[in-house]
Amino acid sequence: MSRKFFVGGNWKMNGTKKVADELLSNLVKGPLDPNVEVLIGVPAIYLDFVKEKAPCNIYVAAQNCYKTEKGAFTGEISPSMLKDIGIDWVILGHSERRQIFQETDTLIAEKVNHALESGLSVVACIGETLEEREAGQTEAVVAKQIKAIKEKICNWQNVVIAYEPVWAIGTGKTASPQQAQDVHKILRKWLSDEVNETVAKTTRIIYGGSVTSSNCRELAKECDIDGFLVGGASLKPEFVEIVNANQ
Ligand SMILES: O=C[C@H](O)COP(=O)(O)O
Repeated sequence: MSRKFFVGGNWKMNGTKKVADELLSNLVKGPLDPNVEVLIGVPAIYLDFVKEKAPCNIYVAAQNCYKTEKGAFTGEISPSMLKDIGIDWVILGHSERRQIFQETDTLIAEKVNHALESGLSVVACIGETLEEREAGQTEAVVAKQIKAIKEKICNWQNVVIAYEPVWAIGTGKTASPQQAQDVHKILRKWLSDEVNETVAKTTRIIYGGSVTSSNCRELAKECDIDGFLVGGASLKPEFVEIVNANQ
């Protein structure tokens, strides 16, 4: 069962309308490998603007959403609001949400479940800190994070898992292809043992953490790395090269 390569660019809290236009032009110019699914994670305030302009071969994603449809949740946006403006994807559980905004495994799992039930597809992020890796806890940490999600959802069809070791995010310190592959393999085995073989074989597990045009090709060669979630380099022209890492 082949898994289509998937590359997301997470703009985080960056950009302006002008920058968004430039990034979109770069993607339109491409050329992008047609065998790759491409997503851009856009700040909420620019979602409508970008969705209107993005070509249909680029998925536009929110970087967060809340776990209920509507109500007294000042400052939040809901999956149904995203759907209302034509957005079909959301990134949830990013380590910056976990660390800076204290989002727990449970809250993230509830958000993933509600997003899926509302018809969104989800990039669900997990990953260990440097302290956890050095204490030999990587496997236990990612298993706990993915288990929390498993306990709340019943269908993995619209889920992409992003393994993003926190120590590699924005640090320029990429996981080696072997380090990333080792964790991706563990996660695939976990899916096989705890969900089922089909989900293990079909779910894309993408890597994030200082991916650039210089290291993407080596990482893409690993059999359990099905793409990337890119932060800093998604704001640069080199993002196209990362999308095309398999060419
Ligand atoms: O969502 C993307 C990740 O946080 C990776 O960010 P980075 O490529 O800047 O390290």
